[in-house]
Amino acid sequence: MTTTVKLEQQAAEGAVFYLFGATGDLAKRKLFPALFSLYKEGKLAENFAVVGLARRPRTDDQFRTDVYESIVEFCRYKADDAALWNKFAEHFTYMSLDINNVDGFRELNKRSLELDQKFNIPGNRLFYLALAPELFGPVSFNLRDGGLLESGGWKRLVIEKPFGYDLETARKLNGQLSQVFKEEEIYRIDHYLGKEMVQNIEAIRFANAFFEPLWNNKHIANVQISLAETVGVEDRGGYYDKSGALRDMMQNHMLQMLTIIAMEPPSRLQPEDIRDEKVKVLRSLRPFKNGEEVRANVVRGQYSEGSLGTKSLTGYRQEDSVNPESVTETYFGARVHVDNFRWAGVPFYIRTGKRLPVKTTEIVIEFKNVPENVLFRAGEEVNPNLLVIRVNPMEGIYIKFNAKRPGTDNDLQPVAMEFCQSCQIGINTPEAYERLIFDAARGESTRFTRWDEVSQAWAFVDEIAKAWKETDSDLAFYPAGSWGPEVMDQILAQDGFNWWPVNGQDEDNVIWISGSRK
Ligand SMILES: NC(=O)C1=CN([C@@H]2O[C@H](COP(=O)(O)OP(=O)(O)OC[C@H]3O[C@@H](n4cnc5c(N)ncnc54)[C@H](OP(=O)(O)O)[C@@H]3O)[C@@H](O)[C@H]2O)C=CC1
Ligand SMILES: O=C1O[C@H](COP(=O)(O)O)[C@@H](O)[C@H](O)[C@H]1O
Repeated sequence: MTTTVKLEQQAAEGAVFYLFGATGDLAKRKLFPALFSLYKEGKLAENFAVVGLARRPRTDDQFRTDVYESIVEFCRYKADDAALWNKFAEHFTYMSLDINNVDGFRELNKRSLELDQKFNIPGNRLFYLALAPELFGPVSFNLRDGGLLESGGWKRLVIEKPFGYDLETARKLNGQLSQVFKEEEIYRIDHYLGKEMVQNIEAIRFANAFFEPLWNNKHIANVQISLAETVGVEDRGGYYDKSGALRDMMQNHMLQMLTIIAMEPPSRLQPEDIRDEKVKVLRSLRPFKNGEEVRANVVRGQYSEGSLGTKSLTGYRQEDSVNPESVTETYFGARVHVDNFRWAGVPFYIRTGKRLPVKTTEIVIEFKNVPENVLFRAGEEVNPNLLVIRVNPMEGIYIKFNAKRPGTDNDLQPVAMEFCQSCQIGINTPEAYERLIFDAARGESTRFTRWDEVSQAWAFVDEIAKAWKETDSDLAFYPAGSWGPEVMDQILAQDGFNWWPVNGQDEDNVIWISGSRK
């Protein structure tokens, strides 16, 4: 008998969605398309309204045109969606507002009451801040002072990263937000938590007798998490040069993936139970005690001129809005340990970088080998078993194991057995932002980061940043289009390991079995 567990997928309750930063890049590329997809799938109740907010003037019609263009460019829009689009567009309105002017918020409150009437909305408010973080505090205060929190329904604040620059600034920001919103009303986005395969990690771990009993230091040799990007800093040089890979990727996406891999099974699949387990992992991370420990375990790199295929690529210091003498890292690699009973002695190798050869996010679990290879190729090493979770952009899972090569010799053949989700379900997989907006609108907070997770992650990362301030002699340059500083490979080699190939590249002799039955 097979069992399918169906997760609750009810439509979100009616609400006014306030999109602060409605003329910005994130709204255009991610938020409008996500809202349209949700509408198309019937996940938005009919009684909703979206108010676009930013300083520049726009009429409602101009705003709807912006939304339409974004959906056509970034969404699965088809010609026969036209009727749906017309209905959807009726819910959109725009108001020019400066965050620093409370009168604008009073006017917004008046309009909101009209929208409640028009769309029969029970006073529910979802404030999405696609804004620079320094505006998060002022918006919250003006929402309160402008009367927007008095409508009687629920209130939720969705905020984008970065949540602070370090622990101190994050605390300050959190202090501001918590003067206005309760912790359970704050939804901190980490878009990696909205990715299908990151959500799948729990299913893989907790729903499979193959893996669950082996998920510990008796059977796992090491864990490798790679988040490689081919892009450089594009037009975000100003932001990135102050942030770097440590704050842009490690503090949030990388540590979040690590916690889900390493956490104990939660007692229930409830938001607080899951987040309790995740924060325990962050608390168990072995802190780097001093600069020497950081330099022995952490690698920072910056891309210099290079090439990818036939394309020549400029160095980071030559990018727009980047200091020509910048020491900001565009590559971060580390060996970290989770000091608890389950993971004692298992290194977690993490790497992320811009201008690497491929765009891919993958998690490799390398299992320990059988104790003695006495039967096959006696005396020789056999390939370890691997479980590979492909997060992005290809989604899927594969396991690598050894089988007997057909013939009279007792020889081994590595086999990779794959479930390629992208090949089978492909384009129908919902986008991360779609899931996260849907979750926020229905009050499901599991895939958002809680304050104790964020602060614990900052505490870990701050130690690294502090050591980096002492000296930048360890900054290694790598040619754009390469795999980053070689010194990271040496860290794995010290432990007798190597990075496993990512992005489906593998040794020639592996037999691939890819699930393609529909
Ligand atoms: N873009 C992306 O892919 C990602 C972005 N983020 C985060 O999302 C947030 C937004 O990013 P992004 O869209 O790229 O930023 P943009 O710079 O493209 O947009 C910023 C928006 O803020 C508005 N704005 C700025 N100042 C004010 C003000 N005083 N009053 C009212 N509105 C204001 C701007 O509109 P106007 O000028 O008309 O006022 C614009 O709509 C940032 O925190 C970023 O770090 C996170 C992950 C990915
Ligand atoms: O948050 C961020 O993530 C993107 C990478 O996200 P992905 O979903 O494309 O893997 C990264 O490019 C950006 O610098 C960072 O701010």
